[in-house]
Amino acid sequence: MTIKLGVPSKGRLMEKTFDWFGARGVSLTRTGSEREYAGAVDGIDGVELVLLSAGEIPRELKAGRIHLGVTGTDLIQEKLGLWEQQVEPLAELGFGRADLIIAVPQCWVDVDLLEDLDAAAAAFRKAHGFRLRIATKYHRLVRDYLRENGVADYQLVDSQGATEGTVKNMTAEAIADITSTGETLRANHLKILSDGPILRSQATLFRSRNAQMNQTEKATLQELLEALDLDR
Ligand SMILES: Nc1ncnc2c1ncn2[C@@H]1O[C@H](COP(=O)(O)OP(=O)(O)OP(=O)(O)O)[C@@H](O)[C@H]1O
Ligand SMILES: O=P(O)(O)OC[C@H]1O[C@H](OP(=O)(O)OP(=O)(O)O)[C@H](O)[C@@H]1O
Repeated sequence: MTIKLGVPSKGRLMEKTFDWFGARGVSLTRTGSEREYAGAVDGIDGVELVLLSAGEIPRELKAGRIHLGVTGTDLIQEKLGLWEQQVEPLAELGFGRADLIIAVPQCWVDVDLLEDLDAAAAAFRKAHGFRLRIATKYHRLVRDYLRENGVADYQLVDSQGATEGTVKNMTAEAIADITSTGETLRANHLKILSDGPILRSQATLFRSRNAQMNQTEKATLQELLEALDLDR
């Protein structure tokens, strides 16, 4: 009978998540060999550490298989429809900051704003006989954003990584992806539309609204939130 805390199992989010909890007196550690996905929580009894891919944490929170989870707001909003009904954000952790943006080739001098992209997309369809392609892994967020802003003449093509390379490889004309320093965009001769980002994301601690708990587990969760200074 434990409270399950889901934390990214590797990469940029894992170490900073460990630091964030450690600074609040809750020590998270990886146990076993370097490659074994096993971990422990010291400081509070009855809390189990579950190491997971950042991209899978939204699904596990929704299913109620973990009670708490750390992942990016972008992944929560992309992967969960009506996300606010499934999870509650408890704390923004101040790292893993990135903006979801739309970018086009730097040489498209007439395209600076979304309305320019709309015009370019219509012209593109006329000229080429198919819709302008936007490569992304953020299908839900990009579709919703473009619909809200009246852009319709495009198609999304799926890209699960190295998305900035799709324009050079001629599998897309534009991209929608996360950027942090902007270096990957610059290196691939892309520029961001000036309207502002689709979403500003950062690593966030979420609570599942669907995880079942008995009285002991409720008390453990309360104790953990108090230790993290998040009790209310
Ligand atoms: N360059 C970046 N700087 C800071 N945060 C980033 C950057 N790129 C992605 N992120 C954020 O890190 C989180 C995890 O990103 P990503 O989807 O790349 O997962 P990952 O680290 O590859 O892990 P996995 O593939 O195991 O899910 C996301 O919330 C994303 O917004
Ligand atoms: O603005 P920057 O600081 O250059 O960072 C942005 C890059 O970081 C992420 O890629 P990641 O490293 O996760 O690799 P991926 O392409 O496999 O997603 C993101 O998808 C961008 O490609």
